[in-house]
Amino acid sequence: MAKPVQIEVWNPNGKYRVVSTKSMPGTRWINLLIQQDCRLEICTEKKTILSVDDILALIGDRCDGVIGQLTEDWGETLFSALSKAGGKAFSNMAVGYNNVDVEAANKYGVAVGNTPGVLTETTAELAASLSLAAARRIVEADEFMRAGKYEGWLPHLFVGNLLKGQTVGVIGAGRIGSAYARMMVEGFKMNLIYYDLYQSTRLEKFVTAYGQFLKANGEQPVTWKRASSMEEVLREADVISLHPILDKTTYHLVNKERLALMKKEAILVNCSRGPVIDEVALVEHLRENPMFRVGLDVFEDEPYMKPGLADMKNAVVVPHIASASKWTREGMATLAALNVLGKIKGYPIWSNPNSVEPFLNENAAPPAACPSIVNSKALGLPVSKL
Ligand SMILES: NC(=O)c1ccc[n+]([C@@H]2O[C@H](COP(=O)([O-])OP(=O)(O)OC[C@H]3O[C@@H](n4cnc5c(N)ncnc54)[C@H](O)[C@@H]3O)[C@@H](O)[C@H]2O)c1
Ligand SMILES: O=C(O)[C@H](O)CO
Repeated sequence: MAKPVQIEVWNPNGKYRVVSTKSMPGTRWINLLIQQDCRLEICTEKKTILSVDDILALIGDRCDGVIGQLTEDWGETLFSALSKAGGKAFSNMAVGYNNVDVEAANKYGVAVGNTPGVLTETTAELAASLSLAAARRIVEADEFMRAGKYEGWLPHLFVGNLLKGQTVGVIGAGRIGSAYARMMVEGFKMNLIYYDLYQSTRLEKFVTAYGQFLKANGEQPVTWKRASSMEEVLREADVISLHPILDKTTYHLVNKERLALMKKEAILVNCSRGPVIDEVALVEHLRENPMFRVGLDVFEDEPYMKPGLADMKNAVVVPHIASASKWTREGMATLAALNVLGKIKGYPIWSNPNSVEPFLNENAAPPAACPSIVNSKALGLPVSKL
């Protein structure tokens, strides 16, 4: 028997019971649920990561839908319990859903939502920040100042890398990877090389047009190249940022052999998922190549780092905060709540999950649709005509 967990209840007499495994930023998501006759229960347990047993206790005997987090293990046990409790919908408050066994959700007919689009720019901005922090050794220099070691300007003090004119490499040029590429190309006049399973025509057009603009103004034009292999990106780029989804094909995508292909002074940034890099191999590479730098937002065994990483001066590490801007986190909460609400109300699925702006307008009612359900096709759910 699962132990009870602490909750806060909104709209106790609501017809539909919705559970959120965490308190989430903003109040719009709460208001949208309670205005549509939901009783909302928000878990207030102090522990950061809830266990499967904790979530089973939250689901209980009757539950219409759950809003959950990327730290939770949503598999057979939870989907079977949710379905038994009458639940039709689960949404991650995240775009990535590698913590969810979608096959299990399909088996129990549970719709799985995610939150694309609203975090694209925020995440890309953090990847750009980590690129700059690593290139210009900002964390090392900050520690040096605070330690009272600064005795005056010196020609060799914290010399780093100039980005202008160098090549930025993007692996996984989807929403976030493309947004990051544009920031680095436009902001720092870097040339682009990218690798993705699909061609990113919009990104290519953007770099071409920007290159033409620079040329017309007497400046060196920027260029782009779609690499035919990931290795090509690793060999040629000066700064490489990882933005693929995490699945079987991207697990340890960057390993010992591939690290060895990179330039000795290259910068590697990861704002995707930790297991995309073999972190043990990375620590060894950082140790052997002091001019090689990394900026990491995610870790293989989150919340832990592999032994030795914390001691590396050539690593900038932050705790999975890439989507952490107020607007974005409130938007993620709204999209996750609307995924669950929409399914409970029997709404169709929004036709373009890359364009979720209509759901984020605080001054208007959201469309009567689920913003993004990743298994909508498998479940045969109807698509909205709005
Ligand atoms: N650190 C964070 O806080 C944070 C925030 C948002 C997203 N993310 C992660 O970023 C991921 C990407 O988000 P997105 O919105 O850009 O998704 P997206 O689906 O738009 O982009 C992912 C891209 O990866 C490509 N891809 C898939 N497998 C590949 C492979 N084997 N090799 C190369 N490319 C491959 C896809 O074709 C796609 O273009 C999410 O799945 C999530 O895990 C992390
Ligand atoms: O996948 C995601 O959305 C992130 O990791 C958290 O924003």
